[in-house]
Amino acid sequence: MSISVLGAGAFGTALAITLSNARTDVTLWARDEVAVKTMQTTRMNAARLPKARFPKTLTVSSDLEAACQAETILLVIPTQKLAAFLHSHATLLDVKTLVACCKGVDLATGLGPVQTIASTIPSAQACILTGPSFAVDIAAGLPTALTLAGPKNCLEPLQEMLSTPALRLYWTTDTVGAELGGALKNVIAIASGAAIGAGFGESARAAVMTRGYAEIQRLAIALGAKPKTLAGLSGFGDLALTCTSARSRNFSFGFALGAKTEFDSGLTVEGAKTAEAVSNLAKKHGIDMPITNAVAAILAQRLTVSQAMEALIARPLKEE
Ligand SMILES: NC(=O)C1=CN([C@@H]2O[C@H](COP(=O)(O)OP(=O)(O)OC[C@H]3O[C@@H](n4cnc5c(N)ncnc54)[C@H](OP(=O)(O)O)[C@@H]3O)[C@@H](O)[C@H]2O)C=CC1
Ligand SMILES: O=C(CO)COP(=O)(O)O
Repeated sequence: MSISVLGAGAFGTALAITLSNARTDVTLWARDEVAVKTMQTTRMNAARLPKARFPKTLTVSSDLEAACQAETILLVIPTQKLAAFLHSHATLLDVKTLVACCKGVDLATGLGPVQTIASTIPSAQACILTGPSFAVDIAAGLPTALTLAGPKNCLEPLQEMLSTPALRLYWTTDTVGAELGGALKNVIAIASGAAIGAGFGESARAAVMTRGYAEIQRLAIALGAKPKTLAGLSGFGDLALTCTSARSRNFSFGFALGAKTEFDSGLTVEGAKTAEAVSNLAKKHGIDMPITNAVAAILAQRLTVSQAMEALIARPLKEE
């Protein structure tokens, strides 16, 4: 049962490294032939994950057809690019076990990664691997625990296959909860970063995280998620990591908005497009999501960070 990791960004590279430390049949695929040749020669991905060395057993390839011969395929490209990628390569990905390793809601369709796979390639077993983990930690072999969600029949073999001595996977059949927890926490991480960047303080950040978790629960449960999943690694766990670490790109992006400093526009910040997508979803389903709406309004330049915080704090008083 071989594994291919499609997408050699920071996270795809980290997953490929840790998996190929434990097994010999892992391929890391990237679309850029020049980048692949460089990785094959240097045995590292200096552009996306500097310092992490590739195990000898890891195959790096730009041949998508060959990579898609694997039974299990990890999709590690940004959420907003996933649907087009699946459409373009549907015949290669037919009938496979496809594990989304991205976090977000597609702005065009309002679908999370599992739903995007299911709607594009219905013959595939659509799963998601998500939870609190920085690529650098995974590549360094530091202890990490993640949630694997998907159809019951494929979960146990997949859990076995993707767990390593440092990477502990828990399974759930609640794909809705797992994909929404991972997507929505990024928006709250932007808000947390903005609160810290603007100088509102640690207490304000704790309020944003907690009330952010309340609105994540409101939307996700309305869409079918289980509260237990949201309280687990893919929800609360990842919210805690991302809202409190300057290593998070979503947090740092929010920090730059709050502090009015520059941010590298080439970095993947999933929460930015997801804020707008989730704000649209919340409106459609009649769910109150004031923090997500505030992030979407800041990004659309309808509000400043200070105006957003003033509006949030002045909302009508109510029961918790
Ligand atoms: N970094 C992390 O610590 C973690 C990231 N994640 C999630 O993983 C996902 C990917 O993030 P990450 O790896 O960090 O992002 P990066 O920005 O490091 O890399 C993105 C990768 O996706 C590739 N890519 C983009 N568009 C396409 C496309 N249309 N076809 C093929 N490949 C494409 C890029 O290729 P190219 O270089 O050619 O542009 C690049 O290799 C995100 O959803 C993120 O939330 C989850 C947990 C941890
Ligand atoms: O999802 C992550 C941690 O679990 C990575 O966070 P960022 O995408 O914000 O860097």
